[in-house]
Amino acid sequence: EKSTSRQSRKKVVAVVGGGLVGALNACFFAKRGFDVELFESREDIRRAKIVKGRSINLALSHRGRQALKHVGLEEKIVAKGIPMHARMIHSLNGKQSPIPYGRKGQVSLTNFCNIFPLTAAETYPNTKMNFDHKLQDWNAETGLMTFARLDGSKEQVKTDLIVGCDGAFSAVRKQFLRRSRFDYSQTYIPHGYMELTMLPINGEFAMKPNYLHIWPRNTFMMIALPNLDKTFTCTLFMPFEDFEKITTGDEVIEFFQKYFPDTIPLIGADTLQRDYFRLPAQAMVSVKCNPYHIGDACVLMGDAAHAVVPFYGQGMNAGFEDCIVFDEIMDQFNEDFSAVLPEYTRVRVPDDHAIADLAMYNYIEMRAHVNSKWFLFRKYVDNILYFFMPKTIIPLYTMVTFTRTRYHEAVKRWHWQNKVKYLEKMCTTHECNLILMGLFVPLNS
Ligand SMILES: Cc1cc2nc3c(=O)[nH]c(=O)nc-3n(C[C@H](O)[C@H](O)[C@H](O)COP(=O)(O)OP(=O)(O)OC[C@H]3O[C@@H](n4cnc5c(N)ncnc54)[C@H](O)[C@@H]3O)c2cc1C
Ligand SMILES: Cc1cnn(-c2ccc(OCc3ccccc3)c(C(=O)O)c2)c1-c1ccc(Cl)c(F)c1
Repeated sequence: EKSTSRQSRKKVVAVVGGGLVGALNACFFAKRGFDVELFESREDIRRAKIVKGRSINLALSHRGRQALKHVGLEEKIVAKGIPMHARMIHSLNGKQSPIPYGRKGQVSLTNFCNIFPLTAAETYPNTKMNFDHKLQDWNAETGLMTFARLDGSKEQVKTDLIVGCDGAFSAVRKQFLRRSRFDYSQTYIPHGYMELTMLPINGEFAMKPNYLHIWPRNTFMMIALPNLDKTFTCTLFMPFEDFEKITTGDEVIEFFQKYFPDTIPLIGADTLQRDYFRLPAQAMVSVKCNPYHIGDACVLMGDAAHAVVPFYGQGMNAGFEDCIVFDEIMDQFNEDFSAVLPEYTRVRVPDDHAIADLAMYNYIEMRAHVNSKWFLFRKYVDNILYFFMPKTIIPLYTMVTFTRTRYHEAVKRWHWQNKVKYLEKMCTTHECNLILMGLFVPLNS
């Protein structure tokens, strides 16, 4: 007879937050045969009239691709993305210098252009998408969630597991903050970011498309990623106090003339002045917390668990990797949430804290030291050492971006390599530098 006991009926998983990580998680749980209820506060952005938020512009790399591959999305998404095989470093004098990410065609970042995971989640018969459902509160003892609707009504839902994927300002995480022994820290950095669009010129990309374009100017940095519609999305990173100093169109042009002169003809002075004042600069916050779970009832993933500053291009990749790590632990512990959740915290917290630290380290290093010359020098040295000692000196950026080396292991190895590479710092003699550059083999070696 039909058993209604909790053990045998299909378990219901609530995924709160229909962003990138929530949508991908819905696929992971649905693929396992759970009934998935996805709750998203916004309306369905795929049906929204305005295009805003429809196409995003993020660098997808190995970790994220492996997660997408697990639910059969990798090929579709990579086909719709644009591969970036190298950085293109823009110097103040307008010179562009490419530095490959690895051997030709071997590794690349992909510009992730579409919100596929939502559509993919919908294709599973055992998923239900609930848009216009904003989580207001939930009870950690009973698991009962209260959602607010735009028409002011409320809806209460109870499921077997709550997966909090509701981003950096997570409502799910609010309940964690009220509990004992929950560690939480958030740090806003003094920089803000602003997105500017670089339109095609005569129907063609304004710059070479298969590159991550970077203008490193110490405190000021800009990047540009290509889009399928032949535009580039430029992201300007600058301290809020510098954004605030620029209040007129002329001051915008004056600023770009001084720091990013080659972009004025590419973006266009009018577009630049209009786009600059369209939206205010946005803040960037770094959030770390521990544990990621409560009992067998709730687990946090993605930015809800670990928002990172975007100076490593890893936020989404780390969130996507959360999904695979959780899934692997579900296999190890036979989907027993009371064992899976604590193990997920034990395994994943060190890694997500490590990438949060690495991203913050990159930010501090880039704003302090990195102009075009320094960027080029550092990456040449990395690539040459890697070429001559591929098993010994793997650039940190390569480990983080192009492998699934656990983030905290990458940091440990990087510290070890720095001991080996301390020559780079101590080196003063010409000969010593040549050894480093692999151009000179000491006679007594
Ligand atoms: C400038 C910038 C550049 C970046 N570049 C990169 C990059 O190149 N590569 C990369 O990997 N990452 C990058 N990131 C990071 C990446 O954008 C995030 O890590 C990623 O979007 C996090 O996804 P998420 O699904 O966890 O959270 P979000 O994308 O924030 O999604 C959260 C979802 O939950 C919904 N929600 C929120 N509150 C509630 C509620 N109470 N109830 C119901 N739903 C709710 C929201 O509407 C949203 O849809 C960048 C970030 C920034 C800011
Ligand atoms: C979106 C995305 C994807 N990856 N990266 C990234 C980040 C840092 C990098 O090196 C740091 C470094 C260079 C030189 C010396 C020390 C450190 C490299 C690299 O090695 O190419 C690539 C970004 C990104 C995001 C924001 C800014 Cl501001 C930016 F410039 C790039």
